[in-house]
Amino acid sequence: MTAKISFRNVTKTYAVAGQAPFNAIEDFNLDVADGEFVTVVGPSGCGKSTALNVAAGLVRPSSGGITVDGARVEGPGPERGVIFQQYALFPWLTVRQNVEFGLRIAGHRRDERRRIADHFIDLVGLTDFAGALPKTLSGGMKQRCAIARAYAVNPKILLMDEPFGALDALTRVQLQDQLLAMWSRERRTVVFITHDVDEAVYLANRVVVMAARPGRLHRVVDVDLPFPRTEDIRLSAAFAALRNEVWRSVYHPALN
Ligand SMILES: Nc1ncnc2c1ncn2[C@@H]1O[C@H](COP(=O)(O)OP(=O)(O)OP(=O)(O)O)[C@@H](O)[C@H]1O
Repeated sequence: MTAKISFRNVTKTYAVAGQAPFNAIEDFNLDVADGEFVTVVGPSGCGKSTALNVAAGLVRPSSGGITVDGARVEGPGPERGVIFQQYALFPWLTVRQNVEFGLRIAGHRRDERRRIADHFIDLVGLTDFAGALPKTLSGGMKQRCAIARAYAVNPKILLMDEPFGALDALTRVQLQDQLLAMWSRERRTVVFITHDVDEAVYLANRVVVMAARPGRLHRVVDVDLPFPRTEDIRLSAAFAALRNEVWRSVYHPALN
């Protein structure tokens, strides 16, 4: 496997005044292949966001390191798009202007910006809302806009931290399908954090299960379900078996 992203012995130590230093993640090793969809689950505080933020270049590891295409990550970069739970749209810009924003920074011409933005706005199903301001959109629509914006600047890697965590169950399922449809069309490498074991299994090629105190990689579960993922797969016995396996690893790590 040629690794797109490699975590090598990554440890992040936090020293909070008045408390002993502790490792938010400890000796974390993981290779993510080009075009792979990896989900990360684990109990609250096990270091999922810390690991993702190290990959994003937003947090510097205390020891160890991370490479993208073999080059050491020293900070944020345009080849890594980050999507958080809070949509982080510019409230004074329309959907289209939000999606065009990164393209403007990257120096794309006006007509090109428009063409690329409209392509991704269409892919996420927001064409009728291209001229709308974020405050007039539902949570699911805002997150679709954030996904279109992240995709538009053509990052090779998408780092997603609980992107659907604030959404209702039905919207969440719809966005999972939309994200997978985009992933199969515009293949990127995705690392996706979630608290939802079903979501983790449904989306992924592999599920990374982390454990807490100290935050560390507990095990990796291969998801050998076919793509495209469908409702039939979601309701299948094979899906249930994988979900149960991941669930046990998260909630009973000593046994699994
Ligand atoms: N800047 C910081 N300073 C001190 N401690 C921090 C800092 N950032 C995170 N931590 C601690 O590091 C640990 C891991 O946090 P992190 O947010 O990575 O976990 P998580 O698995 O993403 O949690 P959750 O699922 O609740 O979002 C937690 O104990 C957290 O309190």
